[in-house]
Amino acid sequence: MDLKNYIEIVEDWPKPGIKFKDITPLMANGAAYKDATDKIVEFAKEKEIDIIVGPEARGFIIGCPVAYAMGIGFAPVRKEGKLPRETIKVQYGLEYGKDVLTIHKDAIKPGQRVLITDDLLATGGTMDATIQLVEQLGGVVAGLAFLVELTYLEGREKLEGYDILTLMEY
Ligand SMILES: O=P(O)(O)OC[C@H]1O[C@H](OP(=O)(O)OP(=O)(O)O)[C@H](O)[C@@H]1O
Ligand SMILES: Nc1ncnc2[nH]cnc12
Repeated sequence: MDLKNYIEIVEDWPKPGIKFKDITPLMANGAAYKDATDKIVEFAKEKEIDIIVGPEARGFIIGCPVAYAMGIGFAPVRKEGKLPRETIKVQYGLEYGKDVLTIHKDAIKPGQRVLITDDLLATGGTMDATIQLVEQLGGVVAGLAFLVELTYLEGREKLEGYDILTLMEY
């Protein structure tokens, strides 16, 4: 299945010069969403993952069906001020701005093998920050999975040493 048929490219959104890769047509198509999820599940099984972590908001869309299919848990990473209990936090840069990400302090048990999921790898800032949060809690980042990689932004270079699955490249 060619998943690129289900990605819409929106020029100059949310800012001039950005070619936004809209994954909502993929999510809206049951067969495409299942195909993408199944491919990530296969990768996660090879890595003997204990728990999935995904950053708000689109990381949830990718990670939660994988966690459900594997019968394992999902821990959300959220923007500052959204998680109700004790958190740790890290600041990061984006293709179009900067922000702070947080995770509950008890979300990951030391030694747990973690797969981090997101829809898209751009500069790698979000994933780098999410990795820092997981590792600060003692988690082992066993893999990173994305639907889309923007190779021209070289985010992969920021994530050297980690095992990365991407289903589509632009
Ligand atoms: O590799 P990077 O340069 O960090 O960019 C990729 C991130 O940017 C987008 O999220 P965004 O922060 O726009 O949040 P959203 O998922 O809540 O829309 C996307 O879903 C990734 O998480
Ligand atoms: N070009 C892009 N398309 C969709 N999501 C993004 N997140 C960061 N850059 C993006």
